[in-house]
Amino acid sequence: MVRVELRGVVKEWEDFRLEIGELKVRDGEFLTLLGPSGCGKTTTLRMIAGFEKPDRGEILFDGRRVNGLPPYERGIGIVFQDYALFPHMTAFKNVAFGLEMKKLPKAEIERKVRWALRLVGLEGLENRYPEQLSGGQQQRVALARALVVEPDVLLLDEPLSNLDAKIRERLRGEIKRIQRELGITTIYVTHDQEEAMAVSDRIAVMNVGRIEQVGKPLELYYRPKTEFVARFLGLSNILELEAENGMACLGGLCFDVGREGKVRVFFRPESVHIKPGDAAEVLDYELLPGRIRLRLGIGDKVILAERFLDEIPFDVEEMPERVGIEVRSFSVLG
Ligand SMILES: Nc1ncnc2c1ncn2[C@@H]1O[C@H](COP(=O)(O)OP(=O)(O)OP(=O)(O)O)[C@@H](O)[C@H]1O
Repeated sequence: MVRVELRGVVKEWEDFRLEIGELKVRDGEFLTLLGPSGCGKTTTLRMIAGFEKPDRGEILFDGRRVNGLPPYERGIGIVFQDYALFPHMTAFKNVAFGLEMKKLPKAEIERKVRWALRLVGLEGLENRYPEQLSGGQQQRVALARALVVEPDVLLLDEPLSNLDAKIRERLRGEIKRIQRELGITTIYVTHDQEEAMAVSDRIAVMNVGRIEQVGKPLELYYRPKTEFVARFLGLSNILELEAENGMACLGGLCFDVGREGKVRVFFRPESVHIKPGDAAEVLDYELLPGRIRLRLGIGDKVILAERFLDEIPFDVEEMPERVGIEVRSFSVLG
């Protein structure tokens, strides 16, 4: 079932045009809008939330057009990058606020707030004020506040960007756990590809006001359709080759591309396996924790290979000048 849908949505400012032909977020799905700064992720999320109106097109929740509905009538919970907590209220009060506005009975508020605080791992800290909490804890309060009203859709706009690396990793794991536990449809905005890969069921990669590709993390990572998606998700080898009889070759390295003429063959450095041989020249290499990244010359091109140290058939100290290579998976860019 499709929970949230964008159809032919256009939003324009003088110097920016956002256009989303189609985006469907399924019930219970964790979908991430991923892209560089200024590509339109936040604007897309704000239109879904109802803070911003599209100039054209439709936004549907459960098949119902919501263009005219204000945020509080859309059944959403939202978490922002800067937490946006009320500084003069305790954690408990911050979480209770929405329920108090709805005038729920006190006992029910108490029960729900305790449930939400437990869910985000903040039991025992309910009487602290925001300034007495760490950034990570404040963001947990914001998450509890978004979830306490039991929204149908959870929206998160760069929720981890203000936190340092360790906390960021821990909290992203918890956001994923909570999302699974509740089965809540979630739309998450980030510019961090690793974060997107770690939490998402599907990712929509955005580039200057458009969605380039939507897919599962590994599908995007190993089979990107465009150079932009390939490069945004990680280190890439992209070779412009001329195919003949369905094969595109470089030195002794051949790819079965199944077409003729100019092609762009893509593969990740970790798809390049190293073996004894002389197909490629070792130009240089770099050691990473437990791994090695090699720059290899083949024909008139340079490619990157990355392997765990125990996967290469020789001692790093005695790296040969030439090695054999095998590319185990590749795709052809459109
Ligand atoms: N209210 C506005 N008025 C005019 N231009 C705007 C407005 N809001 C956003 N923009 C422009 O729209 C573009 C997309 O902004 P948006 O915040 O959606 O991008 P983003 O991908 O979320 O980037 P970031 O990661 O930096 O937040 C930017 O060029 C921005 O300047």
